[in-house]
Amino acid sequence: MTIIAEPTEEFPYQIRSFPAKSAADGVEPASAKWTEAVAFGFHAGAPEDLDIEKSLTSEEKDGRIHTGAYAASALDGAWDADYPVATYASYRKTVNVGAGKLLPAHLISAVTVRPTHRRRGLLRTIITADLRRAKADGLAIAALTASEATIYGRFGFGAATHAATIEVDSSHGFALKSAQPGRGIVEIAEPGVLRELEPRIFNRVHAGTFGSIGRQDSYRYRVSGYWNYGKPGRDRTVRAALYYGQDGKCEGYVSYRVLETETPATLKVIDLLAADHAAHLALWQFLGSVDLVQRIRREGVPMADPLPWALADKRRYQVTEVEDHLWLRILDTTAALQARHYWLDGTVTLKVMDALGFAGGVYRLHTLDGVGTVTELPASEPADLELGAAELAQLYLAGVSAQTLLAAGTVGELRTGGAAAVDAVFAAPVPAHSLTDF
Ligand SMILES: CC(=O)SCCNC(=O)CCNC(=O)[C@H](O)C(C)(C)COP(=O)(O)OP(=O)(O)OC[C@H]1O[C@@H](n2cnc3c(N)ncnc32)[C@H](O)[C@@H]1OP(=O)(O)O
Repeated sequence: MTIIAEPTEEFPYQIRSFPAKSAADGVEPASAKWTEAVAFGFHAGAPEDLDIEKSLTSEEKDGRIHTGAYAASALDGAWDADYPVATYASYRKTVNVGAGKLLPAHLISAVTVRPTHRRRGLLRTIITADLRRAKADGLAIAALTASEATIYGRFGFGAATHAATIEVDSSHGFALKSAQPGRGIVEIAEPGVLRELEPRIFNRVHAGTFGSIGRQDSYRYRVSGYWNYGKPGRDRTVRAALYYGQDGKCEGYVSYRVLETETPATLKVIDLLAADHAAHLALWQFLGSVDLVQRIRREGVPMADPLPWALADKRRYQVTEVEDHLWLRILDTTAALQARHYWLDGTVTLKVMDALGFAGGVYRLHTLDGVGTVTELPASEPADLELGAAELAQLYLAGVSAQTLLAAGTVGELRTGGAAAVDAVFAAPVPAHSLTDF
């Protein structure tokens, strides 16, 4: 256990961190209470012991560190002082920064503060200490997915990728433009096979998807319906279909459930992973042939989804929502910029301001043949663009252009044409996309 902060008169909490650990002889009480506090914070039902055990087993595999803030005492009859009033988790995965380059990232999750202890600086204290630790460990970037878009900008996080929710009208089935003979076949499987397949196929997709961030161990249970937070038993409504390539190897899958209670009857995609374009189209061709459903809904769809262009009737495809997805925080500007792949050659100088002191400075980035070289310059050196840490994170994976941020008034040109020069270096052929909720 690590003590992060001791209580003071103004801030009467002890903050401590401990590794997520499943206990052989039942659930360890501190972890059980921590998990209950998280469920409370996200309005989930009170978890059963089996649920807590399963989450801890998965979280231990991810090497998660759990942090809690604890009040010195509790009122008689209220939750006792071993229940944290704030929770926070972090662990490490990689983010795909282009051309298959995987950069280690510090992932943050399970951030809650009890309503009775809110707005007293608990989140600020915990997150700033954690980011400092991540930076000291040599991590160049931190990441999270946010419940609200108003929380994390002040800590230098910016929305780096976006994703869509789509609905496809599947009444009487739908067809793709090309039948794609010889593309491989799709067949139904017992969803439990995804517990092994998900990590294997995800690793391939992760390596090939700009903006993808590593998935936590629990995914393979969630997508197969074998366990989900708050649902420790098997969800028998989950169905699965596998795509087999021409060599007979499984190269993609879709897991889904049919919501017959919705009007019209809707097939909801839980997860769809395809190692290549053929697998993606074949799985959609399969979904288009499922009878007794009139609509297919999928969340977390890439902004440059090829599906509408593949459909025989493009108007069957509707984007019903677009939301920010992956939020990034640059901890080490030189390391993060040098790790990223660049599709264009050029030179640009950024003046970064960072209230937390991690990413600030003047950086000249020179890109050649995909590789970025960064030189940190004295603060007096001229730059093309002046921007904050959050805006640097928004630009990092080309999730938005510098010219758009200039128009939004959130970055400043230090020379005319500076924003266009930044875009000419950062632009990517397809929008970055993350396939992971955490
Ligand atoms: C990665 C994830 O896990 S995302 C999930 C985030 N968690 C949730 O949404 C669960 C419900 N919400 C909560 O538990 C809490 O309200 C939290 C965790 C969002 C904030 O906790 P608090 O301890 O109240 O935050 P803290 O007091 O440290 O506030 C820090 C700053 O953020 C601001 N802030 C905090 N929450 C919000 C919010 N929801 N919207 C806008 N601003 C916010 C505060 O006003 C404060 O601003 P300041 O420093 O400029 O004065």
